[in-house]
Amino acid sequence: MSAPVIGVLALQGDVREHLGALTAAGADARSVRRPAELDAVEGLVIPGGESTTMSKLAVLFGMLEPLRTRVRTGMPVYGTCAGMIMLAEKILDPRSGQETVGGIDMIVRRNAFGRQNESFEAAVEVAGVAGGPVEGVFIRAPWVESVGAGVEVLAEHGGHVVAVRQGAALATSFHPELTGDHRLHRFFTDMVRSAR
Ligand SMILES: NC(=O)CC[C@H](N)C(=O)O
Repeated sequence: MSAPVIGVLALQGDVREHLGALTAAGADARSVRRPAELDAVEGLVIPGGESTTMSKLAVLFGMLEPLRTRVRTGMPVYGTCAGMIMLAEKILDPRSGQETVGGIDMIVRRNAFGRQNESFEAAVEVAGVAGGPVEGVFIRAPWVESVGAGVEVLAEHGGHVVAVRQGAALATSFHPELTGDHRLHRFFTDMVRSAR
């Protein structure tokens, strides 16, 4: 069977690291910046970066509505950090005009871990990912404040939800693309394969 074609939304953020991790996980990875490129992928990663900027660029590039449509109609999608924020139905204290794609019935708090703790690493046990905890790299990371009934909580750190899944949509507060451990990218690649 052919490798799943998985895009990385390449408007802003750490695109190259995700392309590398997806390739290592067995996907045919491509960057996606335009609607026609989105049409050509089976699944999409929304990377970390800065969610306000990403939101503005999504509007500017005419990508917001195509993204909403693909996610609503079941395309597998994985958001890390700023990408998690993009998948939230609601953000606490959004910057004015900050739009999201939505897809996961959750409320997300931006920069939630606070100034004292802007960046840190922690071992995180993720439900469904075998082989022990993953190294979670948190960089001005959001956490999930609350979830709706259809959302599965996959991981917590310090009493806060940091990984969730709803159907074909996956999100983590942290950045597995920065660690060389490709288990989460394999997990997502398997989600894309089983959506075929
Ligand atoms: N590493 C990240 O993606 C940080 C996310 C950023 N704090 C935001 O609000 O968009």
